[in-house]
Amino acid sequence: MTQIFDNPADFADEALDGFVAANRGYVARVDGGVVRSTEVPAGQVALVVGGGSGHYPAFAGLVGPGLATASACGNMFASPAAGQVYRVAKVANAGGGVLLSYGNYAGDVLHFGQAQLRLNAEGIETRTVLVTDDIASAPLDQIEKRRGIAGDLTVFKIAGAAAEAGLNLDDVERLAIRTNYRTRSLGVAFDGCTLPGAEAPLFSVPPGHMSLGLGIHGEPGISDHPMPTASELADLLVSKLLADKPDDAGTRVVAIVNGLGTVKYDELFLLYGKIEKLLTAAGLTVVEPECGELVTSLDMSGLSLTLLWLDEELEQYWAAPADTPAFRKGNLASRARRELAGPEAEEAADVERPTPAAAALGRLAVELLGQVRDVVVEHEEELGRLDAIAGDGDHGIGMRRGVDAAVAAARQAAANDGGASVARILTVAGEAWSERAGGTSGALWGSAVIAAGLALGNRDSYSGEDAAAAVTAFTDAITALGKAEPGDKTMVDALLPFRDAFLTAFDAGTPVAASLAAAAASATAAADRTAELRPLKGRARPLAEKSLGHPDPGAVSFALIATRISAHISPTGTRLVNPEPAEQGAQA
Ligand SMILES: Nc1ncnc2c1ncn2[C@@H]1O[C@H](COP(=O)(O)OP(=O)(O)O)[C@@H](O)[C@H]1O
Ligand SMILES: O=C(COP(=O)(O)O)[C@@H](O)CO
Repeated sequence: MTQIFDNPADFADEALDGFVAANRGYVARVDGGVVRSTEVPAGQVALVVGGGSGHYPAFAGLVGPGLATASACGNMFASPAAGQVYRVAKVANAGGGVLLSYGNYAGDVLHFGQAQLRLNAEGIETRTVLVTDDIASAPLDQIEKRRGIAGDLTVFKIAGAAAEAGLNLDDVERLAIRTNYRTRSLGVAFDGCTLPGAEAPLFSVPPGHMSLGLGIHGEPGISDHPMPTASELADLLVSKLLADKPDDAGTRVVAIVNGLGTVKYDELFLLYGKIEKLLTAAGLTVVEPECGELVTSLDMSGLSLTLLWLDEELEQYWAAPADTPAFRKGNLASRARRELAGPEAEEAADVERPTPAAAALGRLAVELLGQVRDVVVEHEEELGRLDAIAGDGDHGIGMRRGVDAAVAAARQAAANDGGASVARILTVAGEAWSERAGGTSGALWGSAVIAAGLALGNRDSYSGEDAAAAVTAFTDAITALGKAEPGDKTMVDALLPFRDAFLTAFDAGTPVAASLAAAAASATAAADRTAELRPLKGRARPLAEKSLGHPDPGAVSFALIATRISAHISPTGTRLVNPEPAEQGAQA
């Protein structure tokens, strides 16, 4: 149970503040995460790592000379937002380019990916290496689909050491890729973990059993097994990892026994001893192993074994010194403290002159966002429970965080003299949604809300055609960014039927409000049908069997929101296309 907090919603931020206070010689707080507080030699490649909070020492604890330059820190088990990654990387950049490295999770991929585009567009050369070490999450021939667990450490360590040695971005990237392809991990859990403020763990393991192939965000394991002895456990982990070794494996390996939260060090050491004997018996030489808590999952009772198959070059960088709050190796000359520039002032937004029609539609957008928040709050727990079946249980929390921020930002924009256009209202709302929620749904909802706003623009009048364009833009933003196909078991399986039903009804001459009602009904039925699907995208993919029989949480939340918006609009449907006070445009 995670029990030390004032307000669960502030847990990640306050924990990070305290971590920085306790480690000022290593790290400084910046908007979005932490960076080294010591000098970074000019021209050195900046290794920017990151992910959700709740995994300490990943990721902030691994910032320091010889390892990461900075870490973007998201909320509990939710990726940092694109803006956070961008701001952290800007501060970390020392003129040698940026390597972004993080575990392969949909939310991280979306947000870090957007930050990379922005950094490159500004002339800061930025590359990405995903960590995909978890052998339980996909077969070897689909290694790129595997998720990242304790193998984060080997990839970050070798990339960080290469950057410290002055290698250029091409070489640091090359070594990080090679390390990832030669790293394999497998984890087991004896009990689940509990998000701060939650009453129950995200999953539990039947008494006397162990769950094999767990995730590090409270995703349950792939299968449950009777609790083995330590020797049997060592044998299981070693044999499964050896069966998955790379083609050009060699005989020298790094072994990492990683505690996930509540397994005692004595137990980890006991297991490590047995693992090392098995590796030696298999003809392998274990090089500079690690045994301790390196990538955790709150208070999860569990552990993992990681093997990195070394070659000469990787061994050199694995053995190189590093000095971070949580990982120290060898000796590094001490570094001077550096003065960090404060965050760059945001450029003042252009002052817009909203048309009366766009301002009236903007007011309606604020009202509708309030409705969206209400329905998310009403269903927050249910969405969390649904997400915990095969995911990380944070869908309700994430949606709530996003929509709360969106409503606040929209209200603030609308409070300007003369109000704000619907384009501006939805743009600030979408930005705030993505920034505050992080995670997969934060990125997708944020960009979709912005896209709908841009489609509506700041016009003199609005017609039903504009509503249809907004529905299309909202849908296209999600499919373009998330790249999910129908049948992948994502929110797209409710979104596409929604769009199609809306456009079919509208094109046949049905008024906007009634088209919306038909679309919401179609989304609800489609969300229910996702229970029959196996997830092919997102967090739930490795746990396809567990997900069968339960609808996709993102599809369900989308359908709930569509239904609420439609119900709110129906009685006043004309306001959609004929907003007061401008009595112009087509009738709904
Ligand atoms: N590539 C994708 N495209 C569209 N929706 C997706 C995609 N991947 C996941 N999702 C949706 O995101 C939902 C989970 O959202 P959230 O809990 O925020 O994500 P995370 O898994 O990052 O914690 C899933 O139920 C699914 O509907
Ligand atoms: O939680 C993490 C990211 O997951 P998403 O939910 O996909 O945002 C992070 O801890 C893994 O690095």
